[in-house]
Amino acid sequence: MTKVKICGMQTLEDAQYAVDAGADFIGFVFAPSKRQVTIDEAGRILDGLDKKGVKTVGVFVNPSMEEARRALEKGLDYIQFHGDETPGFVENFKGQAIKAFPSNSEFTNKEKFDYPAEYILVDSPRKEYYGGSGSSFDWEAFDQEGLDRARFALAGGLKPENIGEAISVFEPALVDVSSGVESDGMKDPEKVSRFIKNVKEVS
Ligand SMILES: O=C(O)c1ccccc1N[C@@H]1O[C@H](COP(=O)(O)O)[C@@H](O)[C@H]1O
Repeated sequence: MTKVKICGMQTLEDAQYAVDAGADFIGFVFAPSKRQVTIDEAGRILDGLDKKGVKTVGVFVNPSMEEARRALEKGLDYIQFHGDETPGFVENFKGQAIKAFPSNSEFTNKEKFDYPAEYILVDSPRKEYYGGSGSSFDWEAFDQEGLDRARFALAGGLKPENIGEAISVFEPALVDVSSGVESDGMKDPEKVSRFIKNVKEVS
């Protein structure tokens, strides 16, 4: 079954809602973004959260080793590396790493999947920020040769209306959404629930 990550948590209410609605992962964005929170803010949310076994993820773009380690010390389960981090850097977080690439990355799929990460995520091309654009990429044009579906995570412009098709095109292990479950820049409970329900229905 495809797992779901709801990203861009900014309040305890958002995080608890996503957990209760059946998310498998929730994410906090520590990189420059309209959803950026500090590691301490995420820590305070985690302190109040009834996790129910849901995995928590800190999203960084080119962090220092100290920053990424501090996020894990605050209780996050995974670090999502959304920048230009090297395999050697990611190796330091083995067992707790998600490595993201833009869909127009020059890396081959083999090079991506050689990264020592639990999931290899493909997102839309970078815009103002390194992620969270709310735009999808051309799924049909994306070369799927060499994708390891058991470790493949899909992101970029996913929403309740297109997640069924996205899963049928890629059969990913994980789907990751931020913008597509928001209204007026805030997480929208109805969209969060509908996104998760639609994933579970097709996978
Ligand atoms: O969500 C963000 O704002 C963000 C900012 C910088 C790096 C990563 C970010 N989030 C990740 O972006 C993708 C796609 O998001 P969207 O659904 O298109 O808005 C996803 O992997 C988020 O984890």
